[in-house]
Amino acid sequence: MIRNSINLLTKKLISSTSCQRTRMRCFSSGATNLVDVNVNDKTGIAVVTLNRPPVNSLNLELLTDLSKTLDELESNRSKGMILTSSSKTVFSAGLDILEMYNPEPERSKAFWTALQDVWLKLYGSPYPTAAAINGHSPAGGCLLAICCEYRVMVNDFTIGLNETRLGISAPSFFISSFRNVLSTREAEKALTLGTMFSSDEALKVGLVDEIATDKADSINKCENFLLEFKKVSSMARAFTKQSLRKKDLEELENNREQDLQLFLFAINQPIVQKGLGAYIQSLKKK
Ligand SMILES: CC/C=C\C/C=C\C/C=C\C/C=C/C(=O)SCCNC(=O)CCNC(=O)[C@H](O)C(C)(C)COP(=O)(O)OP(=O)(O)OC[C@H]1O[C@@H](n2cnc3c(N)ncnc32)[C@H](O)[C@@H]1OP(=O)(O)O
Repeated sequence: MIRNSINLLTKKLISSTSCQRTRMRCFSSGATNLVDVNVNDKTGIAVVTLNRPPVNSLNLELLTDLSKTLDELESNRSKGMILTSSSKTVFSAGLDILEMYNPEPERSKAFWTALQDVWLKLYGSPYPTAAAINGHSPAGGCLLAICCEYRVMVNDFTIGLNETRLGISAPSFFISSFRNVLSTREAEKALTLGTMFSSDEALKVGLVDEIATDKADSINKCENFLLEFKKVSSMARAFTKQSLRKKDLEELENNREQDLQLFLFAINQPIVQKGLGAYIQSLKKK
């Protein structure tokens, strides 16, 4: 018992010493630790790292961890969040296709509800948000990035909502957050074609705000954006952001059950299952 307490104390001391060195506070989001959080004590900005190898595909557990992290940031009155990934080549591969293939009813409900929760919390967060996109970012990965207010993308990767290429439609809250960033014309073209943009194309069309040379550069650029808000009242800032996004947020808030039922209906269609099965095989054959 005593030895356990000493071990615990030693672990705490070691972890607080390594965090002090970089003036960071570290906390993890919960039981499964698929999200790491480092808060810079000087700026109050949290770097939130998706950590579900190999490709950060968003399954129920990762979404649940991310959702808890967003709650913690809000209750700690975070000064800002930078979302990034622990992978060297993938920001997030989007929704975990295995959550939608041969779905188990209760789990698919929990999965979609967790995704709705994450979207509502991230898109509507009172604190400022930026995405350091340090790898490919298709579909649900792109969704996380476009929920943020600013995007910095490392060169040589791709981003976009490619759902139509999988034989499915992007859900309405994916579309509303895409339209918050792109013109309706550009959004319609990209969504119907399922376009994956290169970093340069994404910059040109306005899907990302800056290009970075590497992950450190992307985090630095996100931090510079977030630090601009030091000059602005956080209450006025949050109110303005939430007013601009209010219609989109209410649309999902008021139709969560309908959105869930539409998702369950869609993924249970034999033609969708066939398409998802073929897509999984094509990924495995690569
Ligand atoms: C209300 C709704 C109404 C109607 C619509 C209904 C349904 C619509 C619902 C939701 C919309 C869907 C949103 C999505 O996000 S779907 C996911 C789309 N994602 C993709 O298309 C990306 C696929 N992946 C890739 O292109 C590449 O993996 C990537 C470029 C990201 C990385 O390439 P890399 O060469 O580095 O890795 P791989 O060898 O390809 O992959 C490694 C490993 O990981 C597996 N993998 C990849 N992506 C996924 C994924 N999204 N889900 C699950 N698993 C994935 C891949 O198969 C490999 O596995 P293994 O061979 O076993 O190692």
